[in-house]
Amino acid sequence: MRLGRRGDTDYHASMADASGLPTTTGSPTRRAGTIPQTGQTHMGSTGVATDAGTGGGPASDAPLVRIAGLEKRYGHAGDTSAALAGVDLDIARGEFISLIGPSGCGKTTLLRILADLEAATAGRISIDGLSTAEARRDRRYGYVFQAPTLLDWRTALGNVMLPLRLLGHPRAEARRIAAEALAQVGLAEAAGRYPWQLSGGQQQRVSIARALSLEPELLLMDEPFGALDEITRERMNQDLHALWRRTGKTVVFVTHSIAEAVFLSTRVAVMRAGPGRIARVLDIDLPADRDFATRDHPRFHQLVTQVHEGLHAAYHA
Ligand SMILES: Nc1ncnc2c1ncn2[C@@H]1O[C@H](COP(=O)(O)OP(=O)(O)OP(=O)(O)O)[C@@H](O)[C@H]1O
Repeated sequence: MRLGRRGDTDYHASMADASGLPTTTGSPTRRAGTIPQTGQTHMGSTGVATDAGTGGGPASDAPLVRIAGLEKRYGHAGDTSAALAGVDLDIARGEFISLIGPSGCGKTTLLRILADLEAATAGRISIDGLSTAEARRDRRYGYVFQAPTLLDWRTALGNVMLPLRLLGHPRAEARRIAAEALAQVGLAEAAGRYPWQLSGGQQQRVSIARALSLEPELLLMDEPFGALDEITRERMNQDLHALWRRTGKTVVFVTHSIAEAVFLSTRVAVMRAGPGRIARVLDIDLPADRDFATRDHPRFHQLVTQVHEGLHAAYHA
């Protein structure tokens, strides 16, 4: 989705959607523990590392996300088709889980249901004990789309500030929070640039900053690096991994890239189509610290092969 110039109401609603915000403004409460201040100039540079898979200290042992018996049918009475059926998945706090699978197996649908952008037909989902609607109202997640969804007539800073302003943060405070979030993704110096003055990777960093600025516990990312060249994508992977380690967010990440899924994740869920379901979940037992050398690790290649085999089986199931 790319936002064009539209009426205020329209694009504010869309911006709210794009940021995982409720479409009505709420009180400008900001959860404690603001975006970590590390003073780094790069999204993946320094910062306080946390143990892989546990992030910044779980508030409880219960899974953050619980999905049980999820079913989604599109269409109207008498003419429906199943996009998802029998999806069961628990996601621990601080986990980085990737969803991979054939085109049309329901990865985006699953993400959109988690974000309350789509209603499930049957099944149960909870996010930290809340329904998806409650989690959305309480801004428990940030959503990063495949396309950056930035407003062309707002600077990077202005784009990140917008959802904060919609939530009622005073201008100066929204500016400070947005500047912090941009620094987190290594874009402090590009705050005054417009989207058309930024590369695709930089635009996606702004989208990530916008999602982070609301301090969600959960980040939902739908193939955010799919449009980037291979080298930029690897760099973004490296930086996202460092960001995840530093912040301890729980991330659900949709991708078509096996290498990306293995590099980033603590677990990879392989899905199959017809209707969409989870075929296999693999633990990614790579060392917690991952960098460019990780891709040369023998275990990395073994895991890539395992996911590849799982995908092959999913395609031919
Ligand atoms: N709004 C909709 N109305 C009707 N059918 C839909 C709608 N959105 C998705 N579908 C169908 O649901 C199924 C799952 O789609 P979805 O986009 O979730 O798959 P995906 O795994 O994300 O695909 P891709 O990898 O190509 O992005 C597909 O068969 C798709 O055609």
